[in-house]
Amino acid sequence: MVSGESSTPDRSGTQSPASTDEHARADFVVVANRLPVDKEVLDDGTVRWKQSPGGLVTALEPILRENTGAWVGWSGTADSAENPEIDGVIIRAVPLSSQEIAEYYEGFSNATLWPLYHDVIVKPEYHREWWDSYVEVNRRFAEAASEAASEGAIVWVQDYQLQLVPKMLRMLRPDLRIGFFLHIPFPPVELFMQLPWRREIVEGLLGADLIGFHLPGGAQNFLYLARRLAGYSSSKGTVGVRGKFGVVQVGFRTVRVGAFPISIDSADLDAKAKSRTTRKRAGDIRKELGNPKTILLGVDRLDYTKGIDVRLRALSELLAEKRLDPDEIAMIQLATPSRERVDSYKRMRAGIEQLVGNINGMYGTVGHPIVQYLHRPVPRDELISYYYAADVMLVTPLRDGMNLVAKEYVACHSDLRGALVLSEFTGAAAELRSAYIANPYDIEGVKDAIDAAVHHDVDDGRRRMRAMRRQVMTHTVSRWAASFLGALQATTDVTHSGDRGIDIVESGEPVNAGPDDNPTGGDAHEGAPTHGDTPATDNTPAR
Ligand SMILES: O=P(O)(O)OC[C@H]1O[C@H](O[C@H]2O[C@H](CO)[C@@H](O)[C@H](O)[C@H]2O)[C@H](O)[C@@H](O)[C@@H]1O
Ligand SMILES: Cc1cn([C@@H]2O[C@H](COP(=O)(O)OP(=O)(O)O)[C@@H](O)[C@H]2O)c(=O)[nH]c1=O
Repeated sequence: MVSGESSTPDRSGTQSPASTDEHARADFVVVANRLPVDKEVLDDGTVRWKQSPGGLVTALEPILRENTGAWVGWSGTADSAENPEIDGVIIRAVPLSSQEIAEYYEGFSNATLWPLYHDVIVKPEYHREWWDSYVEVNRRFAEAASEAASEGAIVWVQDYQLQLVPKMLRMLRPDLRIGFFLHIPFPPVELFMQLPWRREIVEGLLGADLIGFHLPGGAQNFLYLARRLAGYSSSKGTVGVRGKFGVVQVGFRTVRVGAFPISIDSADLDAKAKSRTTRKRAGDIRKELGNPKTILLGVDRLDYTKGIDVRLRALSELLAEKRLDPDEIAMIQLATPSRERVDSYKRMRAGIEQLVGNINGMYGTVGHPIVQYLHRPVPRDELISYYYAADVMLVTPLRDGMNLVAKEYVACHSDLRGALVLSEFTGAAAELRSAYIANPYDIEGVKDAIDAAVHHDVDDGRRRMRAMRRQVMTHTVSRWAASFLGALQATTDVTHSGDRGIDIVESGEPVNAGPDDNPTGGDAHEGAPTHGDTPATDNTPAR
């Protein structure tokens, strides 16, 4: 391990209003739109910072602490420049003004790139002032990363909000080893070509040494675009999962391009779902719902990509056709508020709430609505109880980079009970082949999948859950981080002859898939047909 240059951090807890040394430098720097901490103001006015519960933070936290790590990101509120010290991690906040939030975050990131990269489910908007703001904010993130990184450090840039950072950072600091990971789908070539600033985005990403996507198809689309838009020579062979990388030759630099499907902290969820508290709460949830025979569950950010309307329409038709009995089922839809000032999100919310109202009006009774709809974030422990209580999990996105919810549901079912209905247009569908897979654009297909999941044979259900658990329990988020960072450390380039290297900590041991596991037959990425991002070939751009 290489030691950093910062002062010894306080590892006693996760809260501290103290700021870290603004000159501290780190050997491992994560750059993401969001900081890994949430600010909490207590009743007495005291400020506390808590680690956010997300999988990325969980995966990277041991590596950050082991190597003197820093995290560069935005606090989520306007004009906030506080740099709290969190459990040994240097925090570097990038303040955003209200105008930048409107133009860089809500505008270019979430009303241009997000719909463009998600199959143009809603029409992307192209505004030059949004682009200008995106360039300016990316520059500030690159400068903050440059200031946080020690000589030869490893810097890992995350996601679509920061695609220009790798090139900007390389120009500031050629000594760094830079990785980039895209958490959302990389679009088919024809759609990407709509973007007025398409070449700048491709060039921006090519500042990295390693570019990671969830699926091989996304990597291959990118390799094609690097050739076609930027004129670099790039490999044409098939990209594999966690290996068999593509390459782009950028002058003297070789940029690697690969697929690294993200996962979850499977062991933690598995353990929590087995706890007495979870099981008791799950029992209470069933009672509160009037002890229905089947609980169906949806868990999503309220986003038009998630296909919440798809599952509600399917449910409504199944009830109308009497394929589902309203006296036997209850559905819970948890919908966290998300990007609420973006117009397309406002419209979608109204549509979904109307569908919920229609179903309850038609098929519910007083005191027993069919759909219980919560429009607020649900704490992690409560969420795990919902997962454990649910007999059928509904995951029906029109397009989704991965969908961690699907994996979390599987991790919570060591009892091998439960069934997963899964859209084929999620990254998760490439791994969880034993789910009830459906095309969300085919309403009859979705209805059949829900019907089959609700009425599944117990032995077949156990076989499916066991296979999915074998995949989820062995492919953890720490393994994801370790495979990406291992590949990044292995990149060879003359500019990196003197760099530091970091210790990659893969936390947690794989746990058993279920009470009656056998050692073969898990669902897997390798060898399975990939869905989601569609591969492009040189002459045949994807779709
Ligand atoms: O930061 P927000 O605007 O509130 O949005 C939340 C995050 O949403 C996106 O998640 C994606 O990443 C997941 C993990 O790789 C993946 O499973 C999912 O399919 C994606 O949609 C987004 O990519 C993040 O940057 C946002 O922070
Ligand atoms: C609704 C809800 C969700 N969570 C947690 O959020 C993430 C969602 O990840 P996913 O990949 O499925 O999708 P996006 O990143 O949102 O696009 C997952 O870890 C959920 O457990 C939560 O904690 N609380 C909630 O209410």
